[in-house]
Amino acid sequence: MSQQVSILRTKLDSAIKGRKQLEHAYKVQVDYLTQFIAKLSLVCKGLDLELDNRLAKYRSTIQKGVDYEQLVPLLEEISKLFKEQATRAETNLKALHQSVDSAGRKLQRQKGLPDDLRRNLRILLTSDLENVKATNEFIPVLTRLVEIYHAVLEKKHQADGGDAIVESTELAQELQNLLSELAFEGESGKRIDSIKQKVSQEFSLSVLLDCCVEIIRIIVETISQERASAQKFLFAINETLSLLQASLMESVKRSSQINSQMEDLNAQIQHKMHTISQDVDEAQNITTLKQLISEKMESLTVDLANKEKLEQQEREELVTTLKEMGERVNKLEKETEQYQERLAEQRFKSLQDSLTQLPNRAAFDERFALEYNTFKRDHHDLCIVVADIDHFKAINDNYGHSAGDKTLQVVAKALKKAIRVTDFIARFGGEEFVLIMPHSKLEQISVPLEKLRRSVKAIPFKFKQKAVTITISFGATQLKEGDSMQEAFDRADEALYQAKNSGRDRIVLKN
Ligand SMILES: Nc1nc2c(ncn2[C@@H]2O[C@H](COP(=O)(O)OP(=O)(O)OP(=O)(O)O)[C@@H](O)[C@H]2O)c(=O)[nH]1
Repeated sequence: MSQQVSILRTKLDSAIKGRKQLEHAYKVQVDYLTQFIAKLSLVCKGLDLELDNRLAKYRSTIQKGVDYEQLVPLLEEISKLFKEQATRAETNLKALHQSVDSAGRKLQRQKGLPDDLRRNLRILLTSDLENVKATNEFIPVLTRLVEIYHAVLEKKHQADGGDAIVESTELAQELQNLLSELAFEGESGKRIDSIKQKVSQEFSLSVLLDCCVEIIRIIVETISQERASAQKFLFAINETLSLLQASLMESVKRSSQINSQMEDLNAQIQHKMHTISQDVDEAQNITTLKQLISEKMESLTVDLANKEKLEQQEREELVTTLKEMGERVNKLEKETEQYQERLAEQRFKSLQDSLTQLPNRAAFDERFALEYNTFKRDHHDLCIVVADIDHFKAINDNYGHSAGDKTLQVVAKALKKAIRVTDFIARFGGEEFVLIMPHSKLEQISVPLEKLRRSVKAIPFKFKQKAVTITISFGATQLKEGDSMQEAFDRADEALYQAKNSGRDRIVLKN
């Protein structure tokens, strides 16, 4: 009898241990998924804002601990979001389609279009554009559209008489500004750099138009490369998610089957335990009691053995599911790494200041070097200006750092809005901005700088319910023969120093 009790205790102990192992295995599985979703949300960051938010939310929900079964609808929702992402990509394609179409239709409405051009344009807009199914297929259509545009321009030029090359330094400068914001790395980067060089030397409309086509081509190629790799990656994620979901479903189904068997067994054990105590109460003598208990013990031992078998089965199935899921997640991780490598290759070089969205110091250095080289070759007029917000430290100190940040953003926006299209502005660092003003003499820039100074001063800042006026000081110089870049910059900086020392909120020009 005591031997049977001891066997029973051992069985019970092992059942408890088994349960603990099972719980641990569940935890491992949930951790696996949590990790997976965390990685997924990081990799997919930037593809779609809503997707980012939802994945972050899921991640935190899962980390707080949810039931295993609840993961199934969560995964379903994530799959749905991925599908929506693909639909959105299609919508973007449609929008691109529409804008090319409307540009073409505008051109069609031009008067005096030669017949052959009009025919070409009609074919382009009706059949060619209709056949475009992917972003990169826009390249030939756009190229031809620009060619037609070019031909119209030539025609107009001939009609106006004269055969001089039409030049536009203004368009060249605008293109330079656009290019400053477009910095690709790798092969595309080299192509963009050579366009930058070209645009800094040649201003003929026909060259500028060719450059426009080439820029469009680079952008579209890069977008479509990225799109293709993102699409491939999304397909892989979708597939893995579906497989994971199927595994989970299967595992949940099996586990609920085992659970119901387990519940029956538990009820059976409970019932037997109950009848043992009844039998004990009702037993007439010790011999019958011994016999009764011994029988019940034997049957209980069988039940516990069955229970252990069931739990063992559940454990084994869980281990298999875990292994399968592990393999799938590993495969996905490898694809993720490859995708990230590809993205890193195509990544934009960081040339934009994240706080103010203006070009940053690196963009300024690149642009200044380009303008400086053109200045040395062509001896055109070139001014450089350093601007600094007055008493900016006091804004941080009195109203907090975030008020300071907001001030920088608002001032940057006002400056960007007030400069001429051909001027270039960047955030040099802290509360300092730099301007490059090509084709301007020093005596000509007072007026536009005055406009900048006044527009900053007129911003109605309000901190802690108090109206605050913010001013800005400028130091400017014109590049001289023999100047190095550093010498010119230092001279503008000295001028700024003088502006600060003579009362701030002013412009000092230094020859
Ligand atoms: N909020 C915020 N503050 C910044 C940032 N970058 C620099 N600063 C702060 O800008 C302040 C600049 O202060 P100072 O160089 O003493 O000059 P100032 O107070 O503007 O005075 P003057 O230039 O002499 O008129 C420092 O306190 C920096 O910490 C930024 O990105 N955000």
